Amino acid sequence: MLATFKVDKTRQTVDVSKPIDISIPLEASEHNPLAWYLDLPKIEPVKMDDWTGKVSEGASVNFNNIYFNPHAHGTHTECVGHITSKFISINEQLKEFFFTAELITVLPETIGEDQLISKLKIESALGDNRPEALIIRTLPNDTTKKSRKYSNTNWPYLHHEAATFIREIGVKHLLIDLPSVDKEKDDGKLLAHRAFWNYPKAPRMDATITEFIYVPNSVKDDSYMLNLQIASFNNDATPSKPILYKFISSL
Ligand SMILES: N[C@@H](CC(=O)c1ccccc1NC=O)C(=O)O
Repeated sequence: MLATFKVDKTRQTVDVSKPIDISIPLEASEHNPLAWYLDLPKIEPVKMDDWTGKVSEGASVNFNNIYFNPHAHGTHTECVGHITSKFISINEQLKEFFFTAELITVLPETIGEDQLISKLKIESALGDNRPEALIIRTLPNDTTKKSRKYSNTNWPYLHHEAATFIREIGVKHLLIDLPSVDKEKDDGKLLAHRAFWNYPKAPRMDATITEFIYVPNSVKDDSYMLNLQIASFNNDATPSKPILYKFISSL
Protein backbone atom coordinates (compact mmCIF):
# COMPACT_ATOMS: atom_id res chain seq x y z
CA MET A 1 0.00 0.00 0.00
CA LEU A 2 1.23 3.45 -0.88
CA ALA A 3 0.51 6.61 1.11
CA THR A 4 1.07 10.15 -0.11
CA PHE A 5 1.86 12.95 2.33
CA LYS A 6 1.42 16.58 1.36
CA VAL A 7 4.52 18.22 2.78
CA ASP A 8 4.37 22.01 2.39
CA LYS A 9 3.78 22.35 -1.35
CA THR A 10 5.16 19.00 -2.42
CA ARG A 11 3.79 15.48 -2.30
CA GLN A 12 5.83 12.60 -0.92
CA THR A 13 4.83 8.99 -1.40
CA VAL A 14 5.89 6.08 0.79
CA ASP A 15 5.29 2.34 0.62
CA VAL A 16 3.78 1.38 3.98
CA SER A 17 4.57 -2.28 3.33
CA LYS A 18 8.29 -1.44 3.60
CA PRO A 19 8.82 -0.14 7.15
CA ILE A 20 12.34 0.38 8.47
CA ASP A 21 12.20 -0.35 12.20
CA ILE A 22 14.88 1.58 14.10
CA SER A 23 13.82 0.42 17.57
CA ILE A 24 15.68 -2.10 19.72
CA PRO A 25 13.38 -4.90 20.89
CA LEU A 26 13.21 -5.37 24.66
CA GLU A 27 13.76 -8.88 25.94
CA ALA A 28 14.58 -10.46 29.27
CA SER A 29 17.91 -11.90 28.22
CA GLU A 30 21.61 -11.10 28.16
CA HIS A 31 21.03 -9.74 24.63
CA ASN A 32 19.17 -6.73 25.97
CA PRO A 33 21.10 -3.46 26.10
CA LEU A 34 21.61 -1.83 29.50
CA ALA A 35 22.43 1.56 30.94
CA TRP A 36 22.19 3.53 34.16
CA TYR A 37 23.61 0.73 36.35
CA LEU A 38 20.45 -1.39 36.30
CA ASP A 39 20.19 -5.15 35.81
CA LEU A 40 18.34 -6.79 32.94
CA PRO A 41 14.58 -6.35 32.53
CA LYS A 42 12.38 -9.19 33.77
CA ILE A 43 9.53 -10.93 31.93
CA GLU A 44 8.04 -13.58 34.21
CA PRO A 45 4.77 -15.52 34.40
CA VAL A 46 2.35 -14.47 37.13
CA LYS A 47 2.26 -16.99 39.96
CA MET A 48 -0.86 -17.36 42.13
CA ASP A 49 -0.99 -20.19 44.66
CA ASP A 50 -0.07 -23.25 42.60
CA TRP A 51 -0.98 -21.62 39.23
CA THR A 52 1.69 -20.31 36.83
CA GLY A 53 0.66 -18.13 33.87
CA LYS A 54 2.44 -20.22 31.26
CA VAL A 55 0.80 -22.51 28.68
CA SER A 56 3.77 -24.87 28.78
CA GLU A 57 3.11 -25.24 32.52
CA GLY A 58 -0.60 -26.01 32.17
CA ALA A 59 -2.24 -22.54 32.04
CA SER A 60 -4.68 -21.66 29.23
CA VAL A 61 -2.72 -18.47 28.41
CA ASN A 62 0.71 -16.96 28.74
CA PHE A 63 0.37 -14.19 31.32
CA ASN A 64 3.60 -12.37 32.05
CA ASN A 65 4.49 -9.49 34.28
CA ILE A 66 7.15 -7.21 32.83
CA TYR A 67 9.57 -5.23 34.98
CA PHE A 68 11.68 -2.75 33.10
CA ASN A 69 12.87 0.83 32.99
CA PRO A 70 12.19 2.84 29.82
CA HIS A 71 15.42 4.87 30.11
CA ALA A 72 17.70 1.92 30.80
CA HIS A 73 16.39 -0.97 28.78
CA GLY A 74 15.90 0.13 25.19
CA THR A 75 14.31 2.48 22.71
CA HIS A 76 12.26 5.13 24.50
CA THR A 77 10.80 8.55 23.86
CA GLU A 78 10.75 11.24 26.53
CA CYS A 79 9.36 14.74 26.93
CA VAL A 80 10.57 17.66 29.03
CA GLY A 81 8.92 15.92 32.01
CA HIS A 82 12.16 13.91 32.22
CA ILE A 83 13.85 16.94 33.84
CA THR A 84 11.00 18.86 35.52
CA SER A 85 9.87 18.64 39.13
CA LYS A 86 6.29 18.96 37.89
CA PHE A 87 4.86 15.77 36.35
CA ILE A 88 4.56 16.04 32.56
CA SER A 89 3.49 12.99 30.56
CA ILE A 90 4.87 12.05 27.16
CA ASN A 91 1.46 10.58 26.35
CA GLU A 92 -0.18 13.97 26.91
CA GLN A 93 2.44 15.93 24.96
CA LEU A 94 3.04 13.84 21.85
CA LYS A 95 -0.17 13.97 19.86
CA GLU A 96 1.10 13.61 16.27
CA PHE A 97 3.02 10.66 14.99
CA PHE A 98 4.24 11.34 11.44
CA PHE A 99 7.15 13.68 10.81
CA THR A 100 9.57 14.54 8.04
CA ALA A 101 12.94 13.22 9.16
CA GLU A 102 16.57 13.40 8.17
CA LEU A 103 18.98 10.59 9.00
CA ILE A 104 22.57 11.73 9.50
CA THR A 105 25.69 9.80 10.49
CA VAL A 106 28.37 11.41 12.60
CA LEU A 107 31.76 10.40 13.93
CA PRO A 108 32.14 11.84 17.45
CA GLU A 109 35.35 13.81 18.11
CA THR A 110 37.68 12.68 20.89
CA ILE A 111 38.44 15.44 23.38
CA GLY A 112 40.47 14.09 26.31
CA GLU A 113 38.43 11.25 27.85
CA ASP A 114 35.25 12.33 26.08
CA GLN A 115 33.75 11.79 22.67
CA LEU A 116 31.47 14.57 21.61
CA ILE A 117 29.26 15.47 18.73
CA SER A 118 29.84 19.11 17.82
CA LYS A 119 27.49 21.69 16.35
CA LEU A 120 29.76 21.82 13.29
CA LYS A 121 29.36 18.07 12.66
CA ILE A 122 25.56 18.36 12.84
CA GLU A 123 25.50 21.50 10.69
CA SER A 124 27.62 19.99 7.94
CA ALA A 125 25.79 16.65 7.95
CA LEU A 126 22.40 18.38 7.71
CA GLY A 127 23.32 20.86 4.98
CA ASP A 128 20.22 22.84 4.00
CA ASN A 129 17.77 20.21 5.27
CA ARG A 130 15.31 21.44 7.89
CA PRO A 131 13.36 18.36 9.00
CA GLU A 132 10.84 18.06 11.84
CA ALA A 133 12.80 15.10 13.20
CA LEU A 134 16.55 14.54 13.25
CA ILE A 135 17.94 11.02 13.56
CA ILE A 136 21.58 10.80 14.62
CA ARG A 137 23.50 7.58 13.92
CA THR A 138 26.91 7.57 15.58
CA LEU A 139 30.04 5.85 14.29
CA PRO A 140 31.24 3.20 14.74
CA ASN A 141 27.89 1.53 14.04
CA ASP A 142 27.50 -2.21 14.34
CA THR A 143 24.88 -4.61 15.67
CA THR A 144 26.64 -4.97 19.06
CA LYS A 145 24.93 -1.65 19.89
CA LYS A 146 21.68 -3.61 20.24
CA SER A 147 22.99 -5.50 23.26
CA ARG A 148 25.69 -3.18 24.61
CA LYS A 149 26.18 -2.77 28.36
CA TYR A 150 26.67 1.00 28.59
CA SER A 151 27.04 1.57 32.35
CA ASN A 152 30.35 3.26 33.22
CA THR A 153 31.44 3.52 29.56
CA ASN A 154 31.30 7.34 29.20
CA TRP A 155 29.48 7.06 25.87
CA PRO A 156 29.65 9.83 23.22
CA TYR A 157 27.33 12.79 23.77
CA LEU A 158 25.86 15.77 21.99
CA HIS A 159 27.51 19.11 22.77
CA HIS A 160 24.94 21.55 24.18
CA GLU A 161 25.67 24.02 21.37
CA ALA A 162 24.73 21.30 18.90
CA ALA A 163 21.47 20.74 20.81
CA THR A 164 20.77 24.49 20.76
CA PHE A 165 21.41 24.58 17.00
CA ILE A 166 19.04 21.62 16.50
CA ARG A 167 16.35 23.49 18.45
CA GLU A 168 16.95 26.76 16.64
CA ILE A 169 16.48 25.22 13.20
CA GLY A 170 13.07 23.96 14.31
CA VAL A 171 13.69 20.25 14.90
CA LYS A 172 10.89 19.01 17.20
CA HIS A 173 11.98 15.40 17.58
CA LEU A 174 15.52 14.27 18.18
CA LEU A 175 16.52 10.61 17.92
CA ILE A 176 19.91 9.10 18.78
CA ASP A 177 21.48 5.64 19.04
CA LEU A 178 22.96 6.18 22.52
CA PRO A 179 21.38 5.77 26.01
CA SER A 180 21.31 9.56 26.37
CA VAL A 181 22.03 12.69 24.33
CA ASP A 182 24.05 13.79 27.36
CA LYS A 183 27.26 12.64 28.98
CA GLU A 184 26.76 9.65 31.29
CA LYS A 185 28.18 11.32 34.39
CA ASP A 186 27.55 15.07 34.27
CA ASP A 187 26.52 15.84 37.87
CA GLY A 188 22.92 16.21 36.72
CA LYS A 189 23.63 19.04 34.29
CA LEU A 190 21.84 17.39 31.33
CA LEU A 191 22.99 20.29 29.16
CA ALA A 192 21.89 18.89 25.80
CA HIS A 193 18.45 17.88 27.14
CA ARG A 194 17.97 21.37 28.57
CA ALA A 195 19.19 23.12 25.43
CA PHE A 196 16.97 21.04 23.13
CA TRP A 197 13.86 21.58 25.28
CA ASN A 198 14.81 25.22 26.00
CA TYR A 199 14.38 24.44 29.67
CA PRO A 200 13.75 26.35 31.90
CA LYS A 201 13.54 29.51 29.72
CA ALA A 202 10.63 28.55 27.46
CA PRO A 203 10.10 24.78 27.63
CA ARG A 204 9.09 23.13 24.36
CA MET A 205 6.34 20.90 25.70
CA ASP A 206 5.71 19.04 22.44
CA ALA A 207 9.38 18.37 21.63
CA THR A 208 10.67 14.84 22.24
CA ILE A 209 13.96 13.00 22.58
CA THR A 210 14.18 9.34 21.57
CA GLU A 211 17.22 7.44 22.79
CA PHE A 212 18.61 3.92 22.38
CA ILE A 213 17.59 3.51 18.72
CA TYR A 214 19.57 1.36 16.30
CA VAL A 215 19.84 2.25 12.61
CA PRO A 216 21.29 -0.61 10.52
CA ASN A 217 24.10 0.27 8.11
CA SER A 218 21.87 -0.79 5.20
CA VAL A 219 19.75 2.33 5.84
CA LYS A 220 21.34 5.24 4.01
CA ASP A 221 21.59 8.85 5.20
CA ASP A 222 18.63 10.55 3.53
CA SER A 223 15.22 12.14 4.07
CA TYR A 224 12.47 9.81 5.36
CA MET A 225 8.96 9.87 6.72
CA LEU A 226 9.11 8.99 10.42
CA ASN A 227 6.26 7.29 12.26
CA LEU A 228 7.10 7.81 15.92
CA GLN A 229 4.99 5.22 17.70
CA ILE A 230 4.83 5.24 21.49
CA ALA A 231 3.10 3.11 24.09
CA SER A 232 0.44 5.09 25.97
CA PHE A 233 2.24 5.41 29.27
CA ASN A 234 1.45 8.44 31.43
CA ASN A 235 5.07 8.92 32.43
CA ASP A 236 7.97 11.20 31.46
CA ALA A 237 9.15 8.49 29.06
CA THR A 238 7.71 5.45 27.32
CA PRO A 239 9.04 2.60 25.24
CA SER A 240 8.75 3.56 21.59
CA LYS A 241 8.96 2.22 18.08
CA PRO A 242 10.25 4.71 15.52
CA ILE A 243 9.65 3.54 11.96
CA LEU A 244 11.13 5.09 8.83
CA TYR A 245 9.67 5.05 5.33
CA LYS A 246 11.69 5.88 2.22
CA PHE A 247 10.26 8.47 -0.13
CA ILE A 248 9.48 7.00 -3.51
CA SER A 249 10.84 9.57 -5.93
CA SER A 250 8.80 8.67 -9.00
CA LEU A 251 5.61 6.70 -9.41
N1 LIG B 1 23.87 12.18 33.80
C1 LIG B 1 23.05 12.34 34.97
C2 LIG B 1 22.11 11.15 35.19
C3 LIG B 1 21.16 10.98 34.06
O1 LIG B 1 21.18 11.71 33.10
C4 LIG B 1 20.20 9.88 34.14
C5 LIG B 1 20.22 9.04 35.25
C6 LIG B 1 19.34 7.99 35.32
C7 LIG B 1 18.45 7.76 34.31
C8 LIG B 1 18.44 8.58 33.18
C9 LIG B 1 19.32 9.65 33.11
N2 LIG B 1 19.34 10.48 32.01
C10 LIG B 1 18.73 10.11 30.86
O2 LIG B 1 18.58 10.79 29.90
C11 LIG B 1 23.93 12.50 36.19
O3 LIG B 1 25.13 12.24 36.09
O4 LIG B 1 23.41 12.91 37.22
